[in-house]
Amino acid sequence: MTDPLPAERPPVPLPANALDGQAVGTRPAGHPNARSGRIGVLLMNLGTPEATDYWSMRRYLKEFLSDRRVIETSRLIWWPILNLIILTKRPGPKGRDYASIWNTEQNEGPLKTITRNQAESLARDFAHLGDRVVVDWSMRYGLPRTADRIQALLDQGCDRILAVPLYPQYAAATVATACDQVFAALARMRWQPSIRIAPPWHDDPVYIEAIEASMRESLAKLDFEPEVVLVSFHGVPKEYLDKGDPYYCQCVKTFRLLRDRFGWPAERFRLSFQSRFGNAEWLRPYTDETVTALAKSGVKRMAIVAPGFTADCLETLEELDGENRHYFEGNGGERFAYLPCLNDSPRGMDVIRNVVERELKGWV
Ligand SMILES: C=CC1=C(C)c2cc3[nH]c(cc4nc(cc5[nH]c(cc1n2)c(C)c5CCC(=O)O)C(CCC(=O)O)=C4C)c(C)c3C=C
Ligand SMILES: [Fe+2]
Ligand SMILES: [Fe+2]
Repeated sequence: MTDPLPAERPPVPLPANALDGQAVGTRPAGHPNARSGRIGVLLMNLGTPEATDYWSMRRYLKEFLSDRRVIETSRLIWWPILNLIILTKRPGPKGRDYASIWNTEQNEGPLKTITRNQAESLARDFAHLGDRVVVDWSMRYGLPRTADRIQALLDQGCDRILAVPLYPQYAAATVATACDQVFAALARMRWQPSIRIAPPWHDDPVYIEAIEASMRESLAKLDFEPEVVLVSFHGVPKEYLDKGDPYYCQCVKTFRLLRDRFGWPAERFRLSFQSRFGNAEWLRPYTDETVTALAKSGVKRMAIVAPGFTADCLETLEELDGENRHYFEGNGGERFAYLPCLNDSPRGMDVIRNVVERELKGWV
């Protein structure tokens, strides 16, 4: 049997014209609240552990790696691998990696700090609309939960919600799973809000221009000129591409649009995919192998950038700026620079605001 639909949310003061033919300001017992016509914008990112200790890391990895959109292997095969091997061995070392990039002031992962800052900055941008638009944020894994933040938007009178998965390139492992969570929350409601999902922005000129300008600014601050700039995207198993996921093609298009803007020769501007997990083949070329091969081939100065991440996180701060720097310097490279993500910088906010304003058309 499926769960019964829950009772309606707690009362919100009734607007004066809410009930046709009823005395103004009253509501017959048992009738639902009329909503107040506000619009919710929900920025959704991936999620991060609550702390770096073994159990917090285990909880986070269990939720993440139990997601069928992330790991498509048959459950019969995956369950023992996950529970007996990965969740025993990975939380310790990964917790130490997280500890090396932790925001100790706010006691949270940088992904959470930056996503909150993006939501607060966007809310300030919409302040001119009064209280018409409410901005909130949530995470696919861990806290704050998407279902809770959708409920919070409804409780504030939002009857329309724009969900914005914060990924410029679409992958089922990121965008679809975030949307599944939105739809799962709605599936438990009798009276659903109207929903829009913002599409990916991998080839949006505002995004490409923002990445280019941010890269140029970061490069200008270096005291060396890189011989190679490596553009690294998070990888996925190659099988996902073969099954029809557009992620690879969208990454390649972003890369190509950036390369056209820089106009550098192919050897100077390269593409790679990072964060391979497990033994299956992932999208190639791999970032770690590329960095090592560049150093071994005699390249002495390089920079690396990750335009697929809207916020700096473990994968950029630890894996690119830490691990890959180490591969480069350990194999003959001399100067290595990591160029930061757009984050909540004015350019980063231009990109998010442009997407949100476009997708709110007709509502605002
Ligand atoms: C094992 C399968 C994984 C797939 C497929 C995957 C796709 C994918 N991930 C991101 C963005 C991020 N991933 C992050 C961390 C992370 N990713 C995986 C695994 C897969 N990701 C794991 C197990 C982890 C946790 C760390 C680890 O144990 O290695 C993060 C960082 C989160 C943070 O807290 O800082 C991001 C962001 C994308 C964009 C993507 C597919 C396109
Ligand atoms: Fe990942
Ligand atoms: Fe990683």
